[in-house]
Amino acid sequence: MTVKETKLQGCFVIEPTVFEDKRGYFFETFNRKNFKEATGLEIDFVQDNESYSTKAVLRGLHFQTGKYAQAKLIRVVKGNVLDIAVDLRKESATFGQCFSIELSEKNKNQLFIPRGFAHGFVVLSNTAIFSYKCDNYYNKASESGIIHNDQDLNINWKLPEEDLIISEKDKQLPTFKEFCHSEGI
Ligand SMILES: Cc1cn([C@H]2C[C@H](O)[C@@H](COP(=O)(O)OP(=O)(O)O[C@H]3O[C@@H](C)C(=O)[C@@H](O)[C@H]3O)O2)c(=O)[nH]c1=O
Repeated sequence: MTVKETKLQGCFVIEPTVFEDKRGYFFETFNRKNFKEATGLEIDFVQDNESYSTKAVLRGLHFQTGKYAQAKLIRVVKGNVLDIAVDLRKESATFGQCFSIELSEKNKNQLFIPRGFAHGFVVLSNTAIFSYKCDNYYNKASESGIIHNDQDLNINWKLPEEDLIISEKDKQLPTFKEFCHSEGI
């Protein structure tokens, strides 16, 4: 397993060691001890999620607020997605900056996103199965987010805006400026 910290402190890209033989492949999708050794973080994951989406589905940018904030360990089981993490930690030197990475069935890369980030992804392949661990439970009342096409964040989603398939809930998300205002930033 290779672990590299991104330009956003505490946000890591993990390349697992994949064992291939005539039967197929094997790899560890999470190993608490190795993860701690490589990142210095002891994360207590409590919920695993999976979603299936078709091409151009965009989910995000999401986060849960306050004591319900979630760190996430993300991977793609089938297909290819562009995954985005946005640093919303007020005190961070990289506040407001984004990190993007393609996660796929083929590269098997994982992204660890700490608490205090917004997260979203768009599906680049015909279909995708997306899987992630969270270190805090889902809490509907704490759901929040930022609109995917925010002018300040200016994220390149790699697909034409008019092709994107987005939930009605996500279309109503506030802008980054509105988020900053609500946080007194
Ligand atoms: C996220 C979540 C949703 N749900 C329910 C609520 C709703 O009825 C249905 C679909 O929820 P959503 O539309 O919010 O699903 P989705 O848009 O896939 O939400 C996810 O997006 C990505 C980008 C993330 O980062 C995740 O943390 C999560 O917010 O599933 C749960 O029961 N538990 C959960 O943990």
